[in-house]
Amino acid sequence: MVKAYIHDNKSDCDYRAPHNSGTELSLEELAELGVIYKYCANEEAVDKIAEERQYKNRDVVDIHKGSFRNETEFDEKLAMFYKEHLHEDEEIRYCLEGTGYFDIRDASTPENWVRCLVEPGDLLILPPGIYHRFTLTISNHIKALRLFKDEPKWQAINRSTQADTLPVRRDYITQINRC
Ligand SMILES: CSCCC(=O)/C(O)=C/O
Ligand SMILES: [Fe+2]
Repeated sequence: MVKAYIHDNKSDCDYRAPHNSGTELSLEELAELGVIYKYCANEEAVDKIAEERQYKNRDVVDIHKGSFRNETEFDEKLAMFYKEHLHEDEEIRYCLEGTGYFDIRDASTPENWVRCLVEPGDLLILPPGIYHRFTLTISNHIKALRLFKDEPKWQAINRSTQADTLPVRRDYITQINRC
């Protein structure tokens, strides 16, 4: 079951530490940010969601030190995922093994990050245009399924004043302001 809470915004320790401020969020509060959580006991349950939402492709990312040629490449990959970004498509991620944090920018309280700890079986659906980032936990490993509507290409748009004006970003803000 996902665990969601406000990030403590401390930068004096590893961003893979929990950074739990103690203020938890419910699944309903996550939904108000446009984030949908589902528990899937197996990949058949994921296949059903993929079919319902007309996803055609997927890939598997297995992120741990051993899956990179050296520590520098590992650190660079983590830094890339940890850059605040959005996608022009919906982002569906399913945790197969290990753990990880998806941090969601709280558009209603822009200084807040909502940290979502995912474990095996947890599936998150992030809407297009939501600013977010990802990191491992201190266990330094996740194996995750990434669903893609069409071609399995990871295209992230890092946060910028230009990205703020993208139609997909404006549509997201309009969507959550209706909640
Ligand atoms: C654990 S999935 C790898 C991270 C990723 O694909 C993404 O877009 C994070 O926001
Ligand atoms: Fe992402």
